[in-house]
Amino acid sequence: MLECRYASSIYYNQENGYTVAVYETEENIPEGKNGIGKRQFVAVGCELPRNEGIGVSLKGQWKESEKYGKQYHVTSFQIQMPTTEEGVKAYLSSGLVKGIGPVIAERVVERFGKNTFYVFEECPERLLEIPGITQKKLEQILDGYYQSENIRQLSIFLSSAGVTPKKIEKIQEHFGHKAVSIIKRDPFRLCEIEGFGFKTVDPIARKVKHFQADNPLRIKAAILYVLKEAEGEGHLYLEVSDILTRAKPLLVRGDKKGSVTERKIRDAGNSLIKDDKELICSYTKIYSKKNYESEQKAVIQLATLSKYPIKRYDVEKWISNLEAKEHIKLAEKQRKGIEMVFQNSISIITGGPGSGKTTLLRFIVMIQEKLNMDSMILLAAPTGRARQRMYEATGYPALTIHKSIGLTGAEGEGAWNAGEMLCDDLIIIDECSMVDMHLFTSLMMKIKTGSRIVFVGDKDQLESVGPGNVFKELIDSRVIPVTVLDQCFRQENPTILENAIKINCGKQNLVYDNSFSFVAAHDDEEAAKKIMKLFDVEWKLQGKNVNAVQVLTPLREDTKVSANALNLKIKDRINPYQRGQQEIKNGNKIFRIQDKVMQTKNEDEISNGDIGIVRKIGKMSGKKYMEVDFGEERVMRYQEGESWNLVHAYAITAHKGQGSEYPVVIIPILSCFRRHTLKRNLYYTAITRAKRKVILVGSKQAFSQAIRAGRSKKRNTLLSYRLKKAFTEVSDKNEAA
Ligand SMILES: Nc1ncnc2c1ncn2[C@@H]1O[C@H](COP(=O)(O)OP(=O)(O)OP(=O)(O)O)[C@@H](O)[C@H]1O
Repeated sequence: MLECRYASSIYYNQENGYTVAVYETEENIPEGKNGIGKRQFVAVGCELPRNEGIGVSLKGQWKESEKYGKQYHVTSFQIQMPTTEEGVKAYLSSGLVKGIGPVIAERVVERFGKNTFYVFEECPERLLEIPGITQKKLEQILDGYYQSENIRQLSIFLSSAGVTPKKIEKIQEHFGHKAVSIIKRDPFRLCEIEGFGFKTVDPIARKVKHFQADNPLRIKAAILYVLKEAEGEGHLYLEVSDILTRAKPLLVRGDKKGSVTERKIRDAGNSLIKDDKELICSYTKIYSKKNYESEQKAVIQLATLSKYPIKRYDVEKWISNLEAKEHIKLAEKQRKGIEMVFQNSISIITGGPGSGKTTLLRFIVMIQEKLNMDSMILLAAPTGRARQRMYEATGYPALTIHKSIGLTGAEGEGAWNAGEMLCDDLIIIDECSMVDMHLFTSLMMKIKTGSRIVFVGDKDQLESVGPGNVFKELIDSRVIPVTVLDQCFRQENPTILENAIKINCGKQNLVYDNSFSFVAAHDDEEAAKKIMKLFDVEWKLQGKNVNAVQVLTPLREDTKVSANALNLKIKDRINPYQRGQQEIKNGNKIFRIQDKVMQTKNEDEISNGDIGIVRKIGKMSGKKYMEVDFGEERVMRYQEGESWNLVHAYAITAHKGQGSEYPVVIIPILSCFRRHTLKRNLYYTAITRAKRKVILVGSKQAFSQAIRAGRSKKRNTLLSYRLKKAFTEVSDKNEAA
């Protein structure tokens, strides 16, 4: 340990916390280079403390390089509690304790001297004796003090295990003031925090608690981790045999002590079911409690809603009237689809692109209004873009599902109780293939009996990002009436739709013309260059309308054709820096006026996936801000120094593009994608987003592999099975009555 004090900063990377700073010490240190004196040295590490006047102990090693001379590479550090009055003053005003500045620090130390920390701990109300500290201020100061003390304690406890200060802050945020005692008891509780998987936590636990390999807490953590990982792949449950296969390699440890046998994993699993009640075993399938409840609640609610005797309407006359008014002759299936909706409480309309789903949706809304002028109608979709399209297509206001049921990002996914019950007569949910099990259940729990519900979507598109395969399972259950629209009405650019249909059926004989082309590229580097140039050409052809051209890629990161990598390239090509132009930085991203951006989290006005344009960069009270126009009079302000849920949006993932349409779509396809993404429904989804032109860039061989590969792997869900069972029980009961 090297006792020292921070002197000055040389480099600090906001994104990853990498710090290079000068420290002063009284200890003997090897002589350095670059003008650093006898008492000073350069330290490098992650999130090193840069608060003036406070004492720190750094642990690490000296390393020497030709370029930088001798530097101290820090592996862990601790902040020391000061013992002198000067030290206490410096500590309090260093910025470590939020809510206290130099003036208050001075007054507090003048009054309480060396006993200051005793006052904070034992009789904090005495701080009210200090001029300027009101009751409210006192609460703020104490919050800051306890938080910093907590972080200090956590650092002492965890930094030797290699936990970085950023992670320590996350732990403190999650567990609050009990963090140390919770982790001391069961370090695997760290797995509850996002970004702390079993593989990260296991070595920490081993270091801080010397767990044996077969400690039940460790095995339980591995089982829960395996289930969480499976949820990330879309599964709601795992078979016991799958859990064993996945957990065993995680639990193997180099040492011989306490080997983890299959019996021990089974015992820990049973205890998670019986004692901890964290897992549920249903038909030999192992669910997390949350996933099980989500699936069950949805089934019970669907059965209840569908059994409710809802008024049936004969709408033939209305359909004919509207056909005349709208100058359109509906196909037989379309007519039947509308009739189905008004004969049932719950129904499903599915079909590919251009099959007339939106047309039906419009007819249904108009008929509902004819039936009852005062009808309450809810149109909702899973993303901001899909909602916007629904609104544009029907002229009827539409909401995101989150917004309609009062869920904001802050309330979490399982907040079934947030918001009021929906009291709409007609509820139409579009783009249902994007709805995962948790969102679906949250929505269903908000619907009252007596509402008429219509689920609309394309069952062949990508599955939801979250777990489950709700839309397809609803259709497969055959307990809810379904209309399949299988005729394509769209006249313009038939090649795109014909090819999409072929891809969906696994056919390789695609047609290439002006509206559907393929540009060869050998690797991701070449593909990225070509995509950038194509974007530039197409953007100009579209009158420099940046929203008219969209790159849809399978990957958010990794490879040079990921959304992150392409955004950097395309942004600099079509919106390059010009002298004197304003820019604003957030993390490692630089934004300029006219940049195309995407919100990545639901917030009050703006939904995850909403696309906007940077309109203004300004300065207020010494801080820069940026204004983004998201359309529909929604302008959001982003302040420098705060964390933004915003990325560039020249290139986005195919998942994010679902529910949107663009005149021109550019899609990379390379054999290096093979493992995760060469699947038919991903390319079907991306291609069907294009209205005028599709340009695929990469390898035709990879493309034909994707078409051959079929849909993504089957997801573990019992929704359809449970629905069949629940509906049979309901009808049996009805018959008996
Ligand atoms: N019966 C019909 N006769 C002629 N044209 C029709 C008919 N039904 C729909 N159309 C037209 O076909 C086009 C596609 O219909 P619509 O937008 O309703 O399909 P969609 O399934 O919602 O497509 P997408 O999912 O791609 O948005 C529209 O221009 C619509 O006016």
